[in-house]
Amino acid sequence: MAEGVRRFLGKPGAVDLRPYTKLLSAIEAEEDGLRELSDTELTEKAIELGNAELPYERDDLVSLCAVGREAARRSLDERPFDVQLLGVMALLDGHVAEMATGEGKTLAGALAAAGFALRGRRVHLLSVNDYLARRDAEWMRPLYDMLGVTVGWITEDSTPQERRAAYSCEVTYAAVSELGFDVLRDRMVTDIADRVVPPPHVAIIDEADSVLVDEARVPLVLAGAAESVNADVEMADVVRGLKPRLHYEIDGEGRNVQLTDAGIDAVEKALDGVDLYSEDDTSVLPQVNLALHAHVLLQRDVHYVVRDGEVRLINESRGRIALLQRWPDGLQAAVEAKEKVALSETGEVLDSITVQSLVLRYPTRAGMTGTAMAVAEQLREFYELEVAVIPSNKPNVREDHGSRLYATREEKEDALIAKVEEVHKSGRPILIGTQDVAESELLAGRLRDAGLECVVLNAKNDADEAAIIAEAGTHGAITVSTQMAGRGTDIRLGGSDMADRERVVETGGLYVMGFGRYPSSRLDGQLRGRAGRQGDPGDSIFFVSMDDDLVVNHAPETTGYQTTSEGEITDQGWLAMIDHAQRVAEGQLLEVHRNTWRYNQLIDVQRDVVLEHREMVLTGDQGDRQIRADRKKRHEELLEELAGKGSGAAEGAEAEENAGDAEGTGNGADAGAEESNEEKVARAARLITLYHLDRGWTDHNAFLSELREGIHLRFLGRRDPLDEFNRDAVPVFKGFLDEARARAAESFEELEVVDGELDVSSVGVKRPSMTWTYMVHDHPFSSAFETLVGRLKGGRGSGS
Ligand SMILES: Nc1ncnc2c1ncn2[C@@H]1O[C@H](COP(=O)(O)OP(=O)(O)OP(=O)(O)O)[C@@H](O)[C@H]1O
Repeated sequence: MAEGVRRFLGKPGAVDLRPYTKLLSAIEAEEDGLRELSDTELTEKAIELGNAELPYERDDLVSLCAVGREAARRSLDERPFDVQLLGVMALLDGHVAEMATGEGKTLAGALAAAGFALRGRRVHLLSVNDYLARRDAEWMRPLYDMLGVTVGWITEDSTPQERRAAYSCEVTYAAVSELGFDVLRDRMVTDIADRVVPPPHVAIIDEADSVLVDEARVPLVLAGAAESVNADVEMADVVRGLKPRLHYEIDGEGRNVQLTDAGIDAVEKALDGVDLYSEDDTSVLPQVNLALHAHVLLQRDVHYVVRDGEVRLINESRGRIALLQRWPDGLQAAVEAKEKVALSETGEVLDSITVQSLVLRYPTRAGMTGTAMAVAEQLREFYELEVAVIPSNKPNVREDHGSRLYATREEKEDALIAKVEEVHKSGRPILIGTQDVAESELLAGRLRDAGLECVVLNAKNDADEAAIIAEAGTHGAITVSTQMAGRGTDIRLGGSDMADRERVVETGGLYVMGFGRYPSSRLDGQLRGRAGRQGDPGDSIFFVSMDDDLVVNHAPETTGYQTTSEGEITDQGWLAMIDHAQRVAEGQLLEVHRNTWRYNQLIDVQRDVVLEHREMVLTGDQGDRQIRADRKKRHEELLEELAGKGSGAAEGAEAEENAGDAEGTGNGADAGAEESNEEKVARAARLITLYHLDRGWTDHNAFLSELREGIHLRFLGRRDPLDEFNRDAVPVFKGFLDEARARAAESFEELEVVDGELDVSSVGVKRPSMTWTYMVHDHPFSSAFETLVGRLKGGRGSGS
């Protein structure tokens, strides 16, 4: 079979593209007719497609694609390629469309979104960051307008009103974290009118592998103001004086650190003879461990940067500053103490949601990315998504060279610099991908020393990354970038305006060089994919050394090789070992994902129970009915007092007539002037009930995370930690709703009428004075812990 034909059938293990391919000629056949229509007629034609249910029947699907193509041609001056329409059809069927970099996923996603929207579904197009959400929505707006579909976007800066307006559009673009935070905040409202996110229909996820696999286990957290954690500057000083190997040992993968006996003695001495293992005071050892973890395992410029006097985490999966991320509080404070910066505000976790749970709320899910096949199994296992491999519009002519392996890091660096020198001579643009920020800086320094001017794109200047990466294809440019910084921005040959394109094409196009292989072949693929866009010429190569973390941590053997005089290892067996090490690393990440998922499943089930009940209280009279049943007498008394007939606290009863202004109840929204006394009591009952449900859930959350972190101690007893977790978490939750109800009843009993109003704050019903959101990068704790779990469950040893 000719390669060209095979390209349109789909890959083994992926969605069969033939049903879509068959429609292409019919779509094209409609084109001439549609060109005759006026813009208004075209819009009408699109709207007519809304007169039926999903899924699209064959003829309607053909019309949708044809109308969409014509609308894109007119509004964006881009006529969607056949392959983009295949992508649209795959998305409409709820698949993940694998489309290479620069193939025009933005347009394909928009057409699919419009297709869903025309059939009455609300679509959330989820991006990886605010910049892309806004850019894509504005870029596609003319297309949506022509198809009669409304579009909006939100970013971190959007006000609640703006969010509500954006979500009320048929298609809404948002960063996945922003959506998650809105969902979390909505769960805490005490008035329906304060909610911003409508019920979920369709999610189309851009960069689907990053979001659904790499970030799936990152919890998004809503926190409320609480007491601050003690800064442990003293502890930081103590561990700073400890010596590796003598006082502490790091496990093979650099994920855990432990004091040796000598270390324990040294710490006890430094802390004036305290007994770290005293049964009376168990608080010191965890603090020492946190300080040690912060000191030894978390490295500045690798795991975090210090900027503007603040510790900011680096998102390891994207190598960018993770603006809203922080570690679990104790560790955050320990790192801040280590770096001697002011302690950041701390709070208690009100609720959290993982990206995975967030996405699974949507009955219809679809996604697009350049690298999906490599995670096809995970997409199926965790999201019930299939991958459709969409062929590229023009064949990919990029040359992917085999990795070059060196004995030491220095030799690898020398080889890379030599290669850069050689390639740069012709003015050919070069993009170098590094593992982390520190490496970018070091490498940039070496390049500059060698007289090779370069631009560094890393977590320290992410604000400008889109603009910088857009110029990475300029003649003579050398760009050093951490992993996928600047993802989502096109690298056009000859610069963003392509003015110099021909000259750059002649040099051979963009040359991508990886300074070390990533922990997954998919991430390697993402870097390679920056070159060879839309049939452009390009090359890619990776430089690896036996000192690289990937090799040290995951290769079965690291000695016994032979090298050339330049320190290169050319034996194919050793090169194959690198692939093996990468597969081991991938396996471990999968195990981590699976374990986090198992834990979260139980928490999600419990949360759903609470949320379902909360919904009934919020939108119905559940709270009032329960309290009426539990505290009938007090209920009647309060009504009487409000009516001015009671005694005691009813001095302000004359205010009864104009008691409508409900200030002080913490829920003035729509109280309105006509609120009856019955309604006032019902509202107080609702607020009190909601408060105790939320309070209870916050406490239960804290209990669960302590349980989870503490359980690894019991792992020593050789029991299955997950069973242990379930065994403890299930009974504690059993009485949850009854307990919240009982507490609500107690608070209600104490409720009094003050100045003719029911003052719920006097019975302790207070919402947090402020809330904020962040993403917990759970790598430091959970991974170490999850690795233990992984080893126990799967018998997976370190690096084997
Ligand atoms: N049908 C088309 N005709 C002409 N140009 C197109 C077409 N579709 C997309 N493009 C252009 O191709 C470029 C790449 O599009 P887009 O950024 O959507 O790619 P992508 O697949 O999202 O890439 P990345 O993987 O980098 O995010 C854009 O400049 C866009 O304007």
